Amino acid sequence: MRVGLVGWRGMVGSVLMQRMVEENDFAHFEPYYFTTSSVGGASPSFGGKTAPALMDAKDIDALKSMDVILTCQGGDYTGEVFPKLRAAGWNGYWIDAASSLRMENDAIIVLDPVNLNVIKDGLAKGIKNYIGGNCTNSIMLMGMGGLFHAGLVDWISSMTYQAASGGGANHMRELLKGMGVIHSAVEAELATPSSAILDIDRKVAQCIREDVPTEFFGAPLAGGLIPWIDKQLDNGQSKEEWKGQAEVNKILGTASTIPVDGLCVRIGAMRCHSLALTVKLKKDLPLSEIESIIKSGNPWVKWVPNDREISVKELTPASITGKLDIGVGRVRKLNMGPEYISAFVIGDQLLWGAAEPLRRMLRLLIAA
Ligand SMILES: NC(=O)C1=CN([C@@H]2O[C@H](COP(=O)(O)OP(=O)(O)OC[C@H]3O[C@@H](n4cnc5c(N)ncnc54)[C@H](OP(=O)(O)O)[C@@H]3O)[C@@H](O)[C@H]2O)C=CC1
Ligand SMILES: N[C@@H](CC(=O)OP(=O)(O)O)C(=O)O
Repeated sequence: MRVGLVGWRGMVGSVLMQRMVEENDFAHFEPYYFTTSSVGGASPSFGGKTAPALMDAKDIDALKSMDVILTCQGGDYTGEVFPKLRAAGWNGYWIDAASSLRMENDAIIVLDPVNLNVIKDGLAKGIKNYIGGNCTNSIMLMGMGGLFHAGLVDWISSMTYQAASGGGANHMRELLKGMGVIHSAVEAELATPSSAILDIDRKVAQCIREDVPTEFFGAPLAGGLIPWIDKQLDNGQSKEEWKGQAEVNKILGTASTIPVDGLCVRIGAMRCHSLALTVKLKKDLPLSEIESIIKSGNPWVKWVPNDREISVKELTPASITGKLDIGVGRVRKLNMGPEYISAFVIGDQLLWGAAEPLRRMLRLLIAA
């Protein structure tokens, strides 16, 4: 199988390559590397496999010779190249990290531990476009998949805490620069234990307002948060919030829409997205049963008992970053009634949120 890799050196693409090496994926296909910037340069040799020189990611004839194209290059690239490639008669499989094609009728959103049945159905029907889901939705479904599969979710409200990496590499850098600027503003006072905390606080507040860089986020993130992610829609939702219900229902292939809504907030974490969920169950179940249903969702669910000491240690970005674990904890009954539960779900948004579902989709195609 000839697989064209586009966007392999970007942030999502690099995580994808790393995972593909770890899982020995390169032993199962012939890689061809494409670029928008260094045509003719030397290709990498991930997995110890050599490949021809870098090919032009906009050359439709070169792309047409691939059985599969896997792209992490971004939505602009997809918008420009994909229609031309299909118009030229290419009938291969297109696997994509970008959101552009997700809601198209001839595309499946891939998250196989949750929707393998939907993916297999799509393959059997001859669907050729397989798109990674929005990171927040994929992480939520990896955590709550057991409850959805058991048909227990009446509705779900999700309040998110999304990491800087969701914006891209420059956004991660901006967060770190902002942290440094704040620290520098009060470095001398911090070194003096007797300095007044309210003086430090005043300097920090001024620094956040005036000096923390905002070029990429549009507002200071270090030392704060930003209560809006992505575009504004006419109904008052952000585009990120709109994706919740639209994508979750498409991923699950629901016959009738399960309401999903809430607010999406950017926080100063590096690459772990978290969600504080309110779930209305269809019936009152004992917590022990809810626990075993959630755990049964998939092998990556890392159940964290609703205990202070364990939660602050294990249900955090510090604990989850760089791992495939999806932390699920803070599960308890809410005052609203016995069918209402809370849950806190956390995952690395570059792994299950971006690269991993694409990698696994390629393996499914190879195995088919
Ligand atoms: N960031 C995220 O969390 C998520 C992103 N996605 C989607 O994935 C796509 C790609 O995102 P992301 O990986 O963040 O994008 P990046 O900006 O990191 O990479 C995209 C491309 O930029 C080019 N590039 C230019 N300069 C550099 C550089 N210094 N280092 C590396 N690459 C460079 C590369 O193309 P070339 O080699 O051709 O020059 C690369 O493939 C987007 O569509 C996004 O929506 C999906 C889920 C989550
Ligand atoms: N919008 C997400 C990241 C992302 O790329 O999402 P999508 O793949 O739906 O465009 C975030 O900022 O956290």
